[in-house]
Amino acid sequence: MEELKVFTMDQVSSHISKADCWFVIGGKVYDVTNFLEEHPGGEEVLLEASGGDATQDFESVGHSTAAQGMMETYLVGVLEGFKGDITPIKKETTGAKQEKTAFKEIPASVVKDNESSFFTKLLQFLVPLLIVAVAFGIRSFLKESQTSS
Ligand code: HEM
Repeated sequence: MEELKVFTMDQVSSHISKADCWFVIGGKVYDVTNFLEEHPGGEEVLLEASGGDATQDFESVGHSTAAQGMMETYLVGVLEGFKGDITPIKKETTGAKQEKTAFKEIPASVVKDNESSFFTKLLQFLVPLLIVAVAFGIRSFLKESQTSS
């Protein structure tokens, strides 16, 4: 991965045009010039946020994980003094993959669940029958012992 450059807020604040649009989100610097026309939320909002810290605006929209994944394409650097992880988005992607793997495993457990629920149902049917049979057995035994005495 290409090494990220370190910028000052002053440097970011000079990229505020349609031909050169930057902003900061979470301490990271994004050059979204080529994304302006593609942005589903419109280019106006991005231009308004350009040159500054757009973290709150970005978060208040509640961007999807897909949107967060797209951000990496436009990442050009970090703000001076940034101490965070520079690849949190990558980690999230890995997390999503793990979730998918876990999801793939679900059918096996569903099959297992189905098997156990079959036995549960069989038991639910057999146990009352057994109780009734035992009750009848005791009843007829008692009747017999009454008639014989
Ligand atoms: C690199 C940064 C950004 C990327 C990659 C991005 C990407 C996207 C994407 C993919 C969507 C579609 C909805 C979704 O999937 O969440 C979206 C919607 C939107 N974005 Fe962004 N966005 C970025 C930055 C911003 C910023 C800084 C603002 C505000 C200043 C903003 C405001 C909006 C708005 C208002 C919508 C429309 C939401 C709606 O219609 O419900 N975005 N963005």
